[in-house]
Amino acid sequence: MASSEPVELTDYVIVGAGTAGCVLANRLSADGTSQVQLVEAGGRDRHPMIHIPAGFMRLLDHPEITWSYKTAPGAETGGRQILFPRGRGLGGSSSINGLLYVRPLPSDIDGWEAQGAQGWSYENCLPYYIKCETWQDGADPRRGHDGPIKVTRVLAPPPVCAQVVKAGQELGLEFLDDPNATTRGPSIWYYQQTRQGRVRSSAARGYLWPVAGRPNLAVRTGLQVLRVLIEGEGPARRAVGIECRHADGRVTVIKARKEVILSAGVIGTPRLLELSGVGDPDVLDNAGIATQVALRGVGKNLQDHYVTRLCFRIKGIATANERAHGAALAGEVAKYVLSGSGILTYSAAVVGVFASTGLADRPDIQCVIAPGSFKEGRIGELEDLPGLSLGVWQMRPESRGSVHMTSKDPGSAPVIDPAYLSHAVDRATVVEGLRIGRRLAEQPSLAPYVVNETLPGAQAVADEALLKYARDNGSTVYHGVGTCRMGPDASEGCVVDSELRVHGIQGLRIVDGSIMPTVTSTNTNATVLMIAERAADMLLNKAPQRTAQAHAA
Ligand SMILES: Cc1cc2nc3c(=O)[nH]c(=O)nc-3n(C[C@H](O)[C@H](O)[C@H](O)COP(=O)(O)OP(=O)(O)OC[C@H]3O[C@@H](n4cnc5c(N)ncnc54)[C@H](O)[C@@H]3O)c2cc1C
Repeated sequence: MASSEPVELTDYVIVGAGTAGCVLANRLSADGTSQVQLVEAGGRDRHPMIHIPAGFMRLLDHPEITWSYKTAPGAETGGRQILFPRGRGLGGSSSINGLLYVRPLPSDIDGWEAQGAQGWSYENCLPYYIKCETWQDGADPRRGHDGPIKVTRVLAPPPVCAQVVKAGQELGLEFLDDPNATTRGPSIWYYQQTRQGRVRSSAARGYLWPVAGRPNLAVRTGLQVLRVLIEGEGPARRAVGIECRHADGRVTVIKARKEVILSAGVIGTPRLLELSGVGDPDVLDNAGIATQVALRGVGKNLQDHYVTRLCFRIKGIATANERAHGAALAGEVAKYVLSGSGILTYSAAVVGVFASTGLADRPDIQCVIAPGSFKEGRIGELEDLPGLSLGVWQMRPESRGSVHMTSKDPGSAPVIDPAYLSHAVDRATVVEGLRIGRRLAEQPSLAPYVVNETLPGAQAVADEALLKYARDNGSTVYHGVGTCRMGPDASEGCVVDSELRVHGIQGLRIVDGSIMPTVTSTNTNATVLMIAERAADMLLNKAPQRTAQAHAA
């Protein structure tokens, strides 16, 4: 640290104003006794497309609102570099995500505890899922009714969605009215959204906006953290603050009397640890970074859901495609502005499925079904003619990847290698999942509306053909987690303990998606909210919440 750098002092420094960082900033500053600084590399969440639910499709490669990451060329995915968006700015990825709100299977969280994350059973975590949400239907004791994140049903889905649901039932799937309130087997249901009326209910809107005026909370944007400052040796080693850079190049040090908390996300957190000399010495050597603390698990264990989409041409029933162009789109814009309804309130998908391929003891395929079809089968521009897309992804992939720095330049991007489809079970599951998706489209309630399967097309029948399609066209469904996993033993690759303290460094915690030992079977945002709510209680030394208390909180 150069002696000329200005030094600021606070109690808690939180790095990253994403899903987890916003929760922490709110909770840690609530009683007014601690000074809290929330430090975010990106800007304020002013872009209108952040707030319009369907706008997320326009932000996936936005140069300022995302980090513009791509994966390394994938050995099992046609050598492609796949766009790997991460939110940048207030709300982080919760400001650019697909708004789908899905709790995990209880067995996912129980599995964390079984792997050594003491106290992280689903029963212990349920009160925190409840605490963070306000579910539009109220009342149900398994759901929250006064939390900061608003969870709602999709407004008036196009008629084709009802046919999809009927087709799912014909396929033997159970219809669930509220998939977030029940234990789920093979089933079909409507997705719920993190939406407040016409706008996105991001972590920033829910947790940060209402408390922006607290005198003990400073929200700093445009400030990229370069490294964590660590002092002392051996067991006395302690994180004392951070060094960060303003957009104009000025460098500031912020020291923390209490703790430094990393909430920089699945890529940002391991990146920052490695830049600070915390990680696998071989990786650090390779990047020209001197090792301060050897912690071999940093950046390993990257897990993500890999989605492959079937697309269908539809006739005789309305889909979103026809309403997304020209005069019809102008009408949808007017409808949105005047009544807060229409296709601009839709997000990544409308109908969801949990299905079993038979290759696992629980449902192992989730489907994301959208009443529209995308050009080339990837999220982005909708086709002109009526269409339907059905994405399938394996819920608990075996493939494990990594994210590592290869340079000590804080401005350089890490190498992100999710190792998609590197495990044989993952490849077999995707192939069977595509077949399940096809069978759904063949059911009596849907088949009369299906003209044909446009992607991959009827000619793709054999395992090899389906797998090739998945390899050449699949992409992330944006659920990267696990790169600083929680568990008791650093020598086994764990980075944080069950209280989310970094092994071997005092005063340093990680609170974000990177701590998940294994990816949830479902979309990850609800679980990151839960992690942060629970971590806040740990940081404040509060007794863990029970379900009834969560309702009273
Ligand atoms: C495009 C997309 C779609 C998704 N769709 C869904 C969905 O529909 N449903 C769902 O459940 N989940 C979805 N997810 C996943 C979900 O949003 C994430 O799991 C969750 O938001 C992760 O929260 P986090 O706190 O771990 O990290 P993030 O929310 O990513 O926050 C990390 C923050 O840290 C900041 N940061 C990083 N490095 C630094 C640094 N050096 N200095 C300062 N700040 C830094 C970042 O700018 C960012 O604001 C989606 C994600 C994406 C990207």
